[in-house]
Amino acid sequence: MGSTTALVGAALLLVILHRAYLAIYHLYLSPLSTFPGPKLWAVSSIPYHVTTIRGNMHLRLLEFNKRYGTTVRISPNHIAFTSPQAFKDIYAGTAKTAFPINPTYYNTPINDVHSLLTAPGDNHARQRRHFAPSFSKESLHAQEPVIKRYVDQLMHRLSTEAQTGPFAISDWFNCFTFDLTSELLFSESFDCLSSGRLHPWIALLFGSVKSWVYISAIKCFPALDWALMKMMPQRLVDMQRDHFNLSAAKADRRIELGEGTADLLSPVLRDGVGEIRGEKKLSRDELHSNAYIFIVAGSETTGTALAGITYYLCKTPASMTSLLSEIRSSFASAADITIASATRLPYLTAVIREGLRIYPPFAAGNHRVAPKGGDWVDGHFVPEGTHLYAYHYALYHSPTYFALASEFHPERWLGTEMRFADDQLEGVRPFGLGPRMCIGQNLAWAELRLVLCNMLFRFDVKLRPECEAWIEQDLFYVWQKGRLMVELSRRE
Ligand code: HEM
Repeated sequence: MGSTTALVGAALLLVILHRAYLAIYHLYLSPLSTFPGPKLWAVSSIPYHVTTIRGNMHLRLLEFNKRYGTTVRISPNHIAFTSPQAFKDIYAGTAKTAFPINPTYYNTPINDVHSLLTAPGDNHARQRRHFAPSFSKESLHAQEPVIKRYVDQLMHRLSTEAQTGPFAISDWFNCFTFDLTSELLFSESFDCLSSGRLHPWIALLFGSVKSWVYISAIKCFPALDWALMKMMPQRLVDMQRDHFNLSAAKADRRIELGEGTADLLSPVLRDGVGEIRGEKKLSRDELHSNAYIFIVAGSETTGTALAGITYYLCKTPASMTSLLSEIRSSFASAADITIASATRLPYLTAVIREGLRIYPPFAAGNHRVAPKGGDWVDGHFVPEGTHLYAYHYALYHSPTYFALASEFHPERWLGTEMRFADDQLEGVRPFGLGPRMCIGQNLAWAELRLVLCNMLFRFDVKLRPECEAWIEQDLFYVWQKGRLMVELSRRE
């Protein structure tokens, strides 16, 4: 008995000594010890994970930036950067020179086959070559009639809802983006706009967002990985599987339709889909993985941007007035609104840019890892293997780079006001930068322009008082946004 107690005591002492050594190492000896940041966060990754799981990393980072500057150590092996130069150094360049993605934070789809979003290096470049023609300007132009059909359906819905009083416009924006993304890719809709309710798949998706953060946190503790995954509620595991299966089934039905159907997947299917992957063909499994990613990445983001921009316009009457005047004086009828004609409206473009700055749909950082031999980021040498990111929200809200950073001013993009002359606008990259930058950004711009133009051509929009503070949201990779309630009145 005595010897067992002594053994347990010795083991405990060893653990304590080891933890003490690690703390001293991280604080004073590690190559990252010269980076500023809170001491507790430098010795353990737990504060970082707890903050992320609570959904307020974006706010903590703003505080840290005030206290420590634009480069902050937020974990023993993780640096957060908040400067335009860091964005360029980390993400820009070619597939060979940009920093590689950090697999720890990207959850591989449940079939264990990489999608565009999670694939490393050459695999990513190969998949990107397959998908690039689908998202070119020409391809988008060919799909304009489909996009307009869904915009019209959305307008019809808004018109009906407007007659019955206040309603959640954010729900309808989501219906629109999910229906359209699915139609453009798979030639079949989710039928949310026609049925008048969010497809259960989408409702479940919004319910499972928090689990993505949880899984990423678990993956950072490889020793406990297996046990922690076992503790994950079965409901979340089932949800993930159902999500994946539904999008895979959509992809299978689309493959059956063949290449004759002209949608965004036609260029990909022209080469055929192989059972194994190859330079010339994507495999069926790869198409399954990408189907899921495209639906989520293409729909949630644009729906969020529409809601955010509508909110800020309602909260900023001067901007709303300028935009209404531009749109209503530019078109004799809604039929004149096209992607090309809407692209010619400078104030609308400024409103969208400002909306994506102040409320970026992807607001956190895109995780990367320092390459072999290490590299320089914004004047700091970062050793090989260091986890790092440049954080969208903290950069875009930094008074160092933007005058009146937390206020909505489309004028900063027009170059007409001296007070915004020093703004670092080239630092605003809501679609990312470099070889992994958003493949769907042309489509997103077209959707944002057409919906905002059509909506404000037809309706006056008023925010409901209960949504005055709608913007105060938690962030779990994507914003945990509440329903945005508005009143719409049809223009005479
Ligand atoms: C306002 C709307 C959107 C925003 C703000 C946005 C933002 C982003 C960002 C920041 C990335 C880079 C991720 C990284 O560097 O790791 C990205 C990648 C991606 N986006 Fe978007 N996105 C939007 C709309 C869309 C649309 C409409 C689609 C397609 C239908 C789409 C599909 C994708 C895909 C597939 C990737 C991965 C690209 C790759 O790794 O090569 N996104 N998006």
